Amino acid sequence: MMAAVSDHTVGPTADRSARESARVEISGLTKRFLTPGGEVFTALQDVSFTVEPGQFCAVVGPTGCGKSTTLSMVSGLDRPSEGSVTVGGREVDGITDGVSFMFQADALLPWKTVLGNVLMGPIFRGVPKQEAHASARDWLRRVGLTGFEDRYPHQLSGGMRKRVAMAAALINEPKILMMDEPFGALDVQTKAIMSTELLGLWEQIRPSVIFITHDLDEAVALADRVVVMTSSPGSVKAVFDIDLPRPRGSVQEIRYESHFVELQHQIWETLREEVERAYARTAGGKA
Ligand SMILES: Nc1ncnc2c1ncn2[C@@H]1O[C@H](COP(=O)(O)OP(=O)(O)OP(=O)(O)O)[C@@H](O)[C@H]1O
Repeated sequence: MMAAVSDHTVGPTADRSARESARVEISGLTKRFLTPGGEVFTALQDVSFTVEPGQFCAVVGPTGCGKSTTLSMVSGLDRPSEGSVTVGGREVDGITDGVSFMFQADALLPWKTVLGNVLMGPIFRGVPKQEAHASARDWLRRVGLTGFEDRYPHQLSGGMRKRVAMAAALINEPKILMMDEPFGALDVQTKAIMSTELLGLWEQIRPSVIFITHDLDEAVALADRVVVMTSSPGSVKAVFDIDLPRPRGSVQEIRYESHFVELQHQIWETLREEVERAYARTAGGKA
């Protein structure tokens, strides 16, 4: 009789290692820049926090506290001055694999159609053309854009462009999704709709998410964990676990729940001082 061979490429072990590869650990991260005047400016000072596999982590903090700089280090676009970022236990030393992005500005190519924009990821990854087309059409359906495949970005509303960007980011089934104020430019109602849609799609593929926002309501409604940063130089002031049950449903509705209001209030109490300090600094007052 043949001995049973355990296959480590499939099954629970493979699932676990795939999950572990989505853990982001930021440890003692410090980033210094040289200013145009030749002085050293410390943007981040000893930042440490972990995003567990499949966790939705929001990062809030006053303007200029280094939120986007932190994302650059996690994505491998820039290197820390001190400390480290590891993804799946491996130190980030170049562009991180399996990461998708969404920014406030649309990253859509204006000369490509909606379908063409969503197709770019799979084509770039070498997915056969027919399969890539089927997948792109499926993702456009999931974001409610069936029938708009042949439009160009300038022929869409802001919310529709965000849907295309969301499909383009998620079609790659990233293990990590980095979002820098992705809905910041939208009106309040469209933002709430897009946030609810994002939650639904995230629940389907469960990447680890780092979501930067200035909007505390958005952070609490979406996240499992909210990291509050201090004003410049940015460091971690507090981390809040958001124990609101999932699935959360409508982002608009959840805001009226008493526990939501309580969490939002607690986080604002922590953030307020930092926002005031950053404002005083940029307004020329005392920090
Ligand atoms: N390449 C760079 N050279 C010099 N300084 C930089 C550079 N990149 C960022 N900074 C500075 O680092 C600080 C943090 O910038 P960052 O964009 O990370 O902040 P942020 O928290 O994302 O801000 P906001 O909320 O306004 O988008 C700022 O003071 C910024 O001017």
